[in-house]
Amino acid sequence: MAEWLKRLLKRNREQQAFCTAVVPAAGSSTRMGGQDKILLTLGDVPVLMHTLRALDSCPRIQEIVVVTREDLIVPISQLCREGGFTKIKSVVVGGASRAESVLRGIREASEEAELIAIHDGARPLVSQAVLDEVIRKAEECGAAAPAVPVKDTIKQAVGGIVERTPDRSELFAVQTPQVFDGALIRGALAKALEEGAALTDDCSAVERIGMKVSLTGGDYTNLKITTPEDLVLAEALLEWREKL
Ligand SMILES: Nc1ccn([C@@H]2O[C@H](COP(=O)(O)OP(=O)(O)OP(=O)(O)O)[C@@H](O)[C@H]2O)c(=O)n1
Ligand SMILES: C[C@](O)(CO)[C@H](O)COP(=O)(O)O
Repeated sequence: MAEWLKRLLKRNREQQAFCTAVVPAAGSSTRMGGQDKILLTLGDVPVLMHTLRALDSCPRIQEIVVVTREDLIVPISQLCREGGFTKIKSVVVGGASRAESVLRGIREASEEAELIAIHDGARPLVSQAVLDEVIRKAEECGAAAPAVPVKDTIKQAVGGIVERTPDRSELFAVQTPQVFDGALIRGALAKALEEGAALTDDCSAVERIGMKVSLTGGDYTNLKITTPEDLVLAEALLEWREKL
């Protein structure tokens, strides 16, 4: 039986698992036109400041590892100091792909970390409810991710010609944090990278080795800042949330 599964079965239900949040923030913001999106202002602080505030104030998270590009180590470390956070363990240099950045972050986690919660630096509006539900689920079954049902009808097309229309009731847009048993995600990501797999999320690494991933409740407001209009939407959502 895999070590992580043995640990999961043995875990004392009364005791909460130690959870490290790994925050990949080492991308190049190509779809944003090359402006480092994690440093763009949302409300009155950078996007990454919102993300770290949400993670730092989550009682289920014990430590945070931020992964960024070498040329951003100085400004990101400064942002981490100025934010007055209490859980940031380190700021480390990422890799050429998101998966490489994540794996570098995981390798910085404390030995006692049982769970790893991987959350995009570019998802600033994650709620405490989303965080709490997905961490609980991963603690119970080893791998979980928040998702929302897709609202559009999705077409699969090749060369501009529709090949099929998948049944929408089975389609979900997956978000972060994606939360896993530490040994499970470390092994799965290392294997995927070794085999040259191109991953767009961390669950895919776990799916590739035949493990099940549970979906939990996501939130349409937990958007990822990807293209310029996402920042406009995030501003509006932030204002709306402050009025609630
Ligand atoms: N080599 C990489 C690539 C991405 N990321 C991070 O992964 C998250 C999600 O990735 P994405 O939105 O694709 O960010 P970018 O790679 O920056 O965007 P683009 O693909 O438009 O260049 C972001 O917080 C990004 O900083 C990372 O840490 N390391
Ligand atoms: C991990 C992710 O946020 C899940 O939605 C996303 O896939 C990562 O970014 P990308 O836009 O797919 O590169």
